[in-house]
Amino acid sequence: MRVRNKKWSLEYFLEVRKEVLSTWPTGDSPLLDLDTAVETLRAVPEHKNFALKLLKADKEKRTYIQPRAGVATLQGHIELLKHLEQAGADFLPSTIDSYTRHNRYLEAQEGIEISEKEQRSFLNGFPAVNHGVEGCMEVLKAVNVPLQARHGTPDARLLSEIIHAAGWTSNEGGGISYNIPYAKNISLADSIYYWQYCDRLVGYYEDHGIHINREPFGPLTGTLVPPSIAITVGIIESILAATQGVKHISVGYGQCGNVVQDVAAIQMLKELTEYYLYTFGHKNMHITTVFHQWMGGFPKDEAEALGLISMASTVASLSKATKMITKTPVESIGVPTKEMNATGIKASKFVVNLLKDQAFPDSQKLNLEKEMIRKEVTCLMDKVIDLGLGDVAIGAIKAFEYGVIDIPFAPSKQTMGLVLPARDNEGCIRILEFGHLGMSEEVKNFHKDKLKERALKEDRALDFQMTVDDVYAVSEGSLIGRKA
Ligand SMILES: CC[C@H]1O[C@@H](n2cnc3c(N)ncnc32)[C@H](O)[C@@H]1O
Repeated sequence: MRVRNKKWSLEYFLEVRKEVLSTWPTGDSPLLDLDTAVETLRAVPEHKNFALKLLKADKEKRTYIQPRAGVATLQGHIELLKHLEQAGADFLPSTIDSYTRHNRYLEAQEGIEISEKEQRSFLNGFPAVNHGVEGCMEVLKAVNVPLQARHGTPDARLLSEIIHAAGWTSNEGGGISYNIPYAKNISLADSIYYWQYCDRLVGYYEDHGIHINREPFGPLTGTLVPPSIAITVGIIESILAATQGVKHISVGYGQCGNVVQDVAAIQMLKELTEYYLYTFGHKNMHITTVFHQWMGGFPKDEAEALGLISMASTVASLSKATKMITKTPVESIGVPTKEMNATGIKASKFVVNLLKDQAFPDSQKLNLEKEMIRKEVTCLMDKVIDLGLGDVAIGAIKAFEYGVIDIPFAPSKQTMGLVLPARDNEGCIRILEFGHLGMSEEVKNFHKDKLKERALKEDRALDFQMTVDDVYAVSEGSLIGRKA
């Protein structure tokens, strides 16, 4: 598949759409007629439009809360979401099940049937394609806050069609962020193409006055991902989305743990995304930020998990991230009950409310981290632009092929996996092994010096064991996996 960072013509989009809607019977609904879908979306009240509520949050300079949540049956899912709205969620998800994420709608159907029979969820999420537009409409009608599909789907074309036609005004994902961390061997050309379709659909709705939010998946593998790599992927996906007509984008970031570095990352995420969108000719974009509470291994103990959730909430709020994605005290176990999910929301909301009038102060350290992120993102984006001769779709595909962009601990064969992160003496994520990552010598020396400081302090070698120790550290109660 040859992809270009070029806006799809309406004719081409409508041609491909016929094939997309034929891939499962629920794609055959009259509610998927585009004029009908536009009217459905136009009828969504402002307080239930994701993009508009995010603009409100951004103006208030405070952090809104959103959990992840999804179960198999329609009634079970509605009951779950109403409970979480009661608990204080400002936005609601529908976390989509793994079968649907891999377009295995037959197994998703079987999962629904057994869940109905046994009265408990046999799926790890909400199978929106099988429930169809009508089912997704019922979910939206049952709640009073905006709804978003959260998943990990390389080919989310039918899923996106169905949730938007039901009035859901946000969709998470992207051609890189929903491929590399979620699939074994799907080509980036394919997944970027599929997500150009999803974004072109949003562009169609924007052309008809409907505002829909798109959210690249910031955390990627959620395992010690260097902030500049995560931010660069978010910028590339934002440019690709804007090309197709998307106007409202929330760029995400997974908490790394050192407070100064995390605040720097959130601030640079917005600044650099806006900068690159502007240089690529996309003016009047609405960019907001999303802070994901710790995405790595969680402590088993529920009280300790709640401590981690509260600490993450502190950092998110002080960073002024527009939205924060919450975790639950049973993160280390699995899909939470509605009660456990509500606990995570309430603890998070309590902290964010306490801190809403405060912001993280400027400091030399903060500015150093911001400048390092700027330098690193600039290195990577320069490479992507060069490799693609100005086309970031082509440039991104080549950058991954050559390892110039590389994401640690990814299941996908489409990334080289040579980059090794480790924490420095203050817990900032640095890069131990660069592989072919497109960073300057200055950046490499900075990271090496920072890691040497820690190695010296712990009297240990600068090696892979640091990475391993840091992967497990948080779940064992410390940020840095210090040598015993
Ligand atoms: C991105 C991965 C994260 O999504 C969360 N998650 C996945 N499926 C569900 C689910 N069905 N309900 C609640 N949380 C969920 C869980 O915290 C996991 O670590």
